[in-house]
Amino acid sequence: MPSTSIFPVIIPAAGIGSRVAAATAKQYVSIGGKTILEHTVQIFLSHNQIGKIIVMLHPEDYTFTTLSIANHPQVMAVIGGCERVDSVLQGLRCIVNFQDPTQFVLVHDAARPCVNAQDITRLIERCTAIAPSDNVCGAILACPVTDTIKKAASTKISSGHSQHFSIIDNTIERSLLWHAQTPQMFRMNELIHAIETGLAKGTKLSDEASAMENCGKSVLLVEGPSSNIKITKPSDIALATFYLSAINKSNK
Ligand SMILES: Nc1ccn([C@@H]2O[C@H](COP(=O)(O)OP(=O)(O)OP(=O)(O)O)[C@@H](O)[C@H]2O)c(=O)n1
Ligand SMILES: C[C@](O)(CO)[C@H](O)COP(=O)(O)O
Repeated sequence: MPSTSIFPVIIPAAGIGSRVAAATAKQYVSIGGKTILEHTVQIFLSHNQIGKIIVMLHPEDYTFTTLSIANHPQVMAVIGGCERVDSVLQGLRCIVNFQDPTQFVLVHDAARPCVNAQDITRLIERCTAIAPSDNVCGAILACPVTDTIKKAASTKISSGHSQHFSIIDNTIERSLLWHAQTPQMFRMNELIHAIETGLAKGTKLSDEASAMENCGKSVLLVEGPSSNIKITKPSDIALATFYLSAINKSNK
């Protein structure tokens, strides 16, 4: 398949951002005069291999329609579900009504506004270059772990008040560990099947790749930069502000 094909992207933005605990849901926190969701959607609007952008919204989202991106012809808003995986599934079920279900779709968190266009292009190139004989069903951006990683064990220390502490059980070999990022790219019909199968079994699915893994499929890791952070904690807002201003400067 030529890498100039056009792919839809689902942007899950139906969360409430409880861990950031801002005055608004985190996707509506403003950085440099634009909401986090606008930064994220804008990257995909500017990318020449992206077609429809399906933004998954919380049922009580009254902010999205006030943004100018809401009126863009490529952008479509759909109500999401209780968990991220439910929102992604709703988005997929919506796209297959108007796109070939055997085609690839990208899924990218609204909460990752610092992804850059070159990495999206690389992911698409690597994913569409997979041959059927490779037995790999799709690809995700991910970043190799660079820190020393400890596995914790819980212990009860009974000096004074009885309390639980974490102590080190062992040190994990890091050379095979990667941080999963988004975008993640799979064929729509295969992803729907994998998610539905996982949900039916009650498996926790924190990303699309885990649904595929649980179906016994192989997923390609495409190395992305550590700057593609997910805004999860309050301190991530300052980090995203730094990365977004660096991206804006390099685009000038
Ligand atoms: N029911 C949900 C929950 C999450 N998301 C989206 O999935 C992405 C990644 O999830 P996370 O960072 O966990 O976001 P929140 O659920 O909003 O955060 P928290 O867990 O702190 O409440 C976010 O863009 C979020 O809006 C979604 O579309 N639907
Ligand atoms: C998909 C994801 O962004 C990969 O890092 C992540 O799994 C989504 O949310 P989580 O709350 O960090 O699991």
